[in-house]
Amino acid sequence: MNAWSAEEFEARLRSIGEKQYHHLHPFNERMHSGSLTEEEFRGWVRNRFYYQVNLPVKDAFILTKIPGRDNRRRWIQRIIDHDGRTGDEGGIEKWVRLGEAVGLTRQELFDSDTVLPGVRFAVDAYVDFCRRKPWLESVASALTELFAPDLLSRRIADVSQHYPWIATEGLEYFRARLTQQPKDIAHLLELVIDHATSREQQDACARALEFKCDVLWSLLDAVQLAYGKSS
Ligand SMILES: O=C(O)c1cc(C(=O)O)c2c(n1)C(=O)C(=O)c1cc(C(=O)O)[nH]c1-2
Repeated sequence: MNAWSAEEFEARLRSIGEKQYHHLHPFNERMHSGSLTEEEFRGWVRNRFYYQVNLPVKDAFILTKIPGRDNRRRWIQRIIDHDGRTGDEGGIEKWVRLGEAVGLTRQELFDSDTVLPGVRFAVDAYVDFCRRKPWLESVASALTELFAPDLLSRRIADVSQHYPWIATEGLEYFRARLTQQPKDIAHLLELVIDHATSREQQDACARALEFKCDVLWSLLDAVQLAYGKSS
């Protein structure tokens, strides 16, 4: 089968997000409409934290495989963005502040025994995918980030409006991601579009993106089942 042109391939990747990204999940829609209870919001923050702490772990697996020094220099910044370094608090610390803003303690967030089984299963599957798969597919699985900026902007606006009990400093994680994410997205697209040149590679990248949409969707399924109201 013929390979897609770069434009067709990118359009195909974007259409996957339009249909399968977690912005469409009922739990997310309820977050935006303001109908989550405090317990539901806390449940989401607590369980998403397990995803957050594992992002630099999966990025470290990819770092061992990604070709070339220039790519490694760019990729390593993703780990720093989350883990931080001296004098530069990273994303994980910012998420701890979101946790504190919704009434969770640092200890509760880091207690891996209280992560929901479905969340653990989904996040561990994502880390394992990035450990096992060829670098191109591992990188492609991060392409959900293409769809995150719109969602993050809406989340900042809607959470500020509907959940006034959450202190605005708690949303700093999302504001910081809006500034960091464009460089990640540019690098991801460059790697995937330039290197997936055969139809087989393009299909494998599209499947990796679908798999990642499933990870994020399953995370919200688990949170909804455990904390959600039946509505
Ligand atoms: O809040 C969100 O909806 C959301 C989604 C995603 C995503 O689509 O995977 C990421 C993030 N946030 C995020 O903050 C982040 O740092 C991030 C890294 C990655 C990744 O797979 O490498 N996804 C995401």
